[in-house]
Amino acid sequence: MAIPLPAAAQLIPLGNDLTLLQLDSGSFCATLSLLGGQLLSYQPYGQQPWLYMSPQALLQTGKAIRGGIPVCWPWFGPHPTDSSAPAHGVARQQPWQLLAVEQDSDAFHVKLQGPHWQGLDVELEYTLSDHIAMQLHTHNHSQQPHTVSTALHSYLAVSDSRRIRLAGLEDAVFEDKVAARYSRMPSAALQLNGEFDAIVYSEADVILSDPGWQRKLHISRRGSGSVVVWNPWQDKAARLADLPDEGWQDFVCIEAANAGEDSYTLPPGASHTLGCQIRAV
Ligand SMILES: O=P(O)(O)OC[C@H]1O[C@H](O)[C@H](O)[C@@H](O)[C@@H]1O
Repeated sequence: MAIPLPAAAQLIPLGNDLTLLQLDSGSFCATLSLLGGQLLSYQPYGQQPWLYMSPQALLQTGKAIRGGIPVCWPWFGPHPTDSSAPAHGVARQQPWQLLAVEQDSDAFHVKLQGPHWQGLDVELEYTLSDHIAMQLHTHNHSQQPHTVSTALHSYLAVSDSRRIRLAGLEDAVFEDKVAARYSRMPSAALQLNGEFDAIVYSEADVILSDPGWQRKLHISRRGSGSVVVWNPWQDKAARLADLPDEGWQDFVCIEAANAGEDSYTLPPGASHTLGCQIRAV
């Protein structure tokens, strides 16, 4: 059933299960995809985009969209026991249902319901205004406990990934997925100089400083004891068919997560909310 839309919101059907929701408040514009329930773009007028979208991204049911904020749910990374299951879960490749779109002054509130998975339900609430706020609610309707891992896999657009700094995670323990060992983050702000893929165990806020665009984005989380930081760098980017060879220079992923040892077990009837806010400071 069609839901009422504010005048500044528009649904754009692209066929084959693909529908985009375009929002334009007059001070920012944003696009959501019902495939994946995923924010594809967000850009305050007069600013560089906040989110990176690969020009080679595939928009196809059953595939993940390389860019924006894919939702990894109900597992992050490879499935713990089933190697034939898709990486990062089922939510980012399946259609979501739009439940509500509301506008009050300069803010849009969007609610979506994701695919059901073995007794687990997922809903995502966005508030888009001068910042991005997301709440991912997972509920266990089944009679068994379920272990869940998730991430809001933000591809944050940057002027040059070699020049940015990430502050806030100093000295935190992290799982280094490139070296396959545990390690500690540097004592100073992190500057990337090669492939980086880490589950960092911390609840601290992260500040991404981009000197090229003279921008600082502040990422805060709720219900999240881990943050994933990822950049594939040159060699891995060349192996990703849906990313241009030089695309790694244009983003860093800073993902509000419940990943690795920060996965959680939901008893029957229980719920969990993972929240993330991204704002310019
Ligand atoms: O290529 P994808 O399945 O979208 O995953 C992209 C990346 O996501 C996360 O950041 C993981 O930590 C990485 O190991 C993975 O390479």
